Amino acid sequence: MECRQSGSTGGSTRAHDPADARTAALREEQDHVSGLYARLDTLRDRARAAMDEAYGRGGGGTLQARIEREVAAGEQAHRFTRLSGVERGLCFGRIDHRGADGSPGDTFYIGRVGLRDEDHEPVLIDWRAPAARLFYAATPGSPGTLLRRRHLHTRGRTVVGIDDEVFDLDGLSDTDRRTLVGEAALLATLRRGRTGRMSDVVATIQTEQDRVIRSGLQGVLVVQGGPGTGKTVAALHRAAYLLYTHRRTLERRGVLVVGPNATFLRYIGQVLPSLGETDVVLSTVGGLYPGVRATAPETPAAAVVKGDLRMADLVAAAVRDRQRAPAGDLEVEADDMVLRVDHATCAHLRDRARGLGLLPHNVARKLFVNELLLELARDQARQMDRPADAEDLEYMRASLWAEESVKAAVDGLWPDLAPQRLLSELFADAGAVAGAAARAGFTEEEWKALPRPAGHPWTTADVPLLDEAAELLGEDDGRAGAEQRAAERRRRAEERYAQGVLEFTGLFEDQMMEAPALAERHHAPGPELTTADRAEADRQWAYGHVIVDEAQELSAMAWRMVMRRVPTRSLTVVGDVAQTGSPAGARSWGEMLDTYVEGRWREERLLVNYRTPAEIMEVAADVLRAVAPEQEPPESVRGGEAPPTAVRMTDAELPEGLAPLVESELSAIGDGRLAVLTPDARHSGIAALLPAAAATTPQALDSPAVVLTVTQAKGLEFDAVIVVDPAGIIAQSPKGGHDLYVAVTRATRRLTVVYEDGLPDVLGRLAAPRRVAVDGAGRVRPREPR
Ligand SMILES: Nc1ncnc2c1ncn2[C@@H]1O[C@H](COP(=O)(O)OP(=O)(O)OP(=O)(O)O)[C@@H](O)[C@H]1O
Repeated sequence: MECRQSGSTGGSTRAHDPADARTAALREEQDHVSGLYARLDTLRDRARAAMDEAYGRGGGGTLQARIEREVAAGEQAHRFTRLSGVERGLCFGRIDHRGADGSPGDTFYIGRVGLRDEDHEPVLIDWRAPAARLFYAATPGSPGTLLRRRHLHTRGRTVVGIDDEVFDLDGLSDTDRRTLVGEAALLATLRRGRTGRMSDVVATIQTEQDRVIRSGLQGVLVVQGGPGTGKTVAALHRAAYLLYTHRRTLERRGVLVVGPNATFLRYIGQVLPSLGETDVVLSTVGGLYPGVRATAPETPAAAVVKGDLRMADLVAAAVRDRQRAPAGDLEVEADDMVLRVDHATCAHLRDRARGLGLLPHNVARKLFVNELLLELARDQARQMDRPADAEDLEYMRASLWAEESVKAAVDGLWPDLAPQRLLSELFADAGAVAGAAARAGFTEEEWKALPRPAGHPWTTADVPLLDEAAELLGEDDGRAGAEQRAAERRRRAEERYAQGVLEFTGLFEDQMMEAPALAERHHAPGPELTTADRAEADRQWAYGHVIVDEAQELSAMAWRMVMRRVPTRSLTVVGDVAQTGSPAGARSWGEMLDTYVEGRWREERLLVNYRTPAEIMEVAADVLRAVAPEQEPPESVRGGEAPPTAVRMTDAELPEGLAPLVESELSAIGDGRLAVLTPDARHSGIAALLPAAAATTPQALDSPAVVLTVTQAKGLEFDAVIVVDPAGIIAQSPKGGHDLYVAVTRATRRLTVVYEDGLPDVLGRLAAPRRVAVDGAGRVRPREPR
């Protein structure tokens, strides 16, 4: 059996009054927690002293001495940083095991980091370690060897509360049994006001989430779940878990987290650092091509076409179109002569260069250029009427290449192309688009969405196309790129050397330091580059693991780009196909993933909604039934909030009416955050009515109220949400109904819908709002707690 209790129990106390027992238990836990903090202070002081000592020894000595010193200092610095990051909520749990004969067995305390005492005995278990597993995985039906799981609530270094789940009453002492009262740590956490930044949930991870977090590194794991089921938070804890468990692999190759937009990245940005992990690259799809910032909006029609896998053929066709033979013979003026190469020879040279083992365009160009110059040199020799041996021809070829007219003629036939140039010139030329699109199998109706004026800024949908072009063209990012690659090669060589030193000195076996870190520290001529820095700057970086959040939004072309970043196919794909807003996004996971890992991806489903109260989820479920009847809405864990409401306001009334509505909602939520969600086309108009909430940067999440489009609000949550013009949201795209589903599931406490002409049918329930029955703790109905 399982029973919950709040307050405290104390195994050793003799108290009979529950209040006394609670006080005694709190005191007991406080003593333990104070001991842990004292240990933390000691270890931190030691790390700091050791670091100072290592750096204080000066820069002299042999290379080996310097390396050893760097190893020691680096290790201590890392340790010091890690120990400093776990001050808040150092210890948050305790598990009591049953002993072999049924009597109380071992007790372990669970925390953000593992600590050992002076005798090397563990006094605090890292939440990611196998010994902590039951803290998250035990359920009443399957408690393993646990008698009890206890959550410790701390403020600063003080224990302010205890929350127990007891799995085996018989195994507990009399005192333990008498003091059972219940309050779930989870519900307390969920009731807190939002801050505009996601927090870690390490103390209250649920069993179904724990399965996601601790799933193996290999292969593709899909985490499908409705809004608020903790997909994002579980995926981020998974990143921390994988880095802990597979540190050797992942620290070198890095972990990439892909999110839907910059606001979202800021929203989740503090979770990993709070778990002690900083070496993770966070990026949007639009940010995955180094040097390009995709900012411009895309029309739905163009987004659909650009996201289609046939675009790979279109880009390939566009590259081939830039490998030309002249219409007639090639004629070039150089050295006061008109040099000539006939059409058939030019076409032959082009076909040969194309056919050479599918070399990228810019690499094959070198061959084409050399051969064409040779033909020009031969013609020059012929016209000068002088026999030329190989050496002469070589000389003539080099001097021809110095002629601007020759360069221009060659560029006209086979230009040196950067991806940006290829695509911007392509899209600015409707004829070129038509030709390439026809060969890729697009209809006119489809490709008509692509042409646009020269100089148009990049969109997110362009980025996978740039990546595709970069693959086909070969690296051509000029001197900076070449230098970067040379630096990377140097770094690898240094790493190999450092590995040798570590093995030689025995430090490698002690696992005191990894070769890459040593190589970096030893070299370090300027600011040190972390794995994350290097990975972010390198388009061809192969990550050790990639997590894609809101993955339903990625187009097939975006998947093609992401898959290039992770050749080992070690991925966590997190999303909800019922929330797909992008017209180029996924309708099913197989549709996107089978191309790369057919039948080899595994799926975990999250079914409990931790965000949206039941009153609001009822409304959302109506919307879901209309847009994706095959999908089940997640079950809300919480209720008892104000029923959602609908307010009629004409466009003429909005300027007068919206600001007071925002004010009254803000006062209803106290310190929390509010969002006004609008159709794309009405965003700037509504933002103009609410200047204090109109900021468009990701920092806007810091202010009490913010106006966002539904796309911008993807993945975010707010205490109160005002959805303006639901009919406009539905009508804005073929996926408008899905957008409305996203919009109404962003609120943690209060939802108001502002409409002009009649509520859309799917929101009919708002006409007769009702309360949902909840128990005393705010739970919707009794359910298995884990
Ligand atoms: N185990 C947990 N303990 C405490 N809070 C939790 C837990 N799981 C989820 N939450 C909270 O529930 C909220 C929703 O989580 P999250 O944003 O990860 O959901 P999601 O499934 O990604 O939602 P969406 O699909 O709408 O983006 C967050 O505030 C998160 O902190």
